[in-house]
Amino acid sequence: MTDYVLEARNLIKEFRRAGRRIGSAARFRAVSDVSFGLVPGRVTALVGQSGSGKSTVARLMAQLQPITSGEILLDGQPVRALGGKAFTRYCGSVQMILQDPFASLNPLHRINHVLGRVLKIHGKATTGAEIRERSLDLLRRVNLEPAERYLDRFPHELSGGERQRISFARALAAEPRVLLADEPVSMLDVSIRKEMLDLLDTLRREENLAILYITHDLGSAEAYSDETLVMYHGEVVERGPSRQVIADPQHEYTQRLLAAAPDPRKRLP
Ligand SMILES: Nc1ncnc2c1ncn2[C@@H]1O[C@H](COP(=O)(O)OP(=O)(O)OP(=O)(O)O)[C@@H](O)[C@H]1O
Repeated sequence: MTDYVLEARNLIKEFRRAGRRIGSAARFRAVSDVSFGLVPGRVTALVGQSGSGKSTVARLMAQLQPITSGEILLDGQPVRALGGKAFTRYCGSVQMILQDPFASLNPLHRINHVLGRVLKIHGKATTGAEIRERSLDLLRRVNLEPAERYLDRFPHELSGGERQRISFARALAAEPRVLLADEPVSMLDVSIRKEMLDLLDTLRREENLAILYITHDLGSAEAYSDETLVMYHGEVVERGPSRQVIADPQHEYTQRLLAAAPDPRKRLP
């Protein structure tokens, strides 16, 4: 038995190359034999350059795309929940936070609708009063205070940082055990990135969340994660305790990534 709440086993994802016929030569392998597990209360960082396959891994683990081969296990049980009620149930345990807080919130819906919808779908609150109380509590948990002021706002009335806090609150509304955070701060102003990563760290501790933290940045991986996996051309080429991977990278690609970051200990994503 492992402590993994969510596990990827030998994940492979292939895409068809546009304009080519189906056949081995026409297929492009974006994720190649990737295995790892997420543990409650711990952060696993997935780092690598653009196009290395990080987001594809997150989408596969979120059940947003079918895998070509391999397995995803939730609490040790294989899952294939690409739609319907099984997918809704899965989202109750595994939530995703995307990079772009502008695109991930529907501009037509006020914040009370955004949070209320998730609370209702996952059976966390039913009456109007319950939904309001729970929504206020979620807003406070992501440090949006006074919470009452945010309920009636539309996304365009909020700053980028506030919108990303709403994305965090929406993810928490389902009371998940796993957060898949795909570059959650890279589109935010540099001045608030640390604040947002600190918030993610607090949520990890308080909610005992298992977090996959996808980033380009080795400095924040070192500061905010327990384990780091380095992806290159779809493969995990190096993994280990984050401090060790950054202090003493073994793979030539990790060494190049580090060399490209002027001072990873001082930089944030
Ligand atoms: N739906 C798709 N159809 C075809 N190719 C895809 C699809 N999604 C991703 N790819 C390709 O798979 C590779 C990995 O993409 P992915 O988005 O996972 O990389 P990434 O490491 O997350 O990059 P970034 O940091 O820029 O988001 C890329 O070459 C991309 O073009």
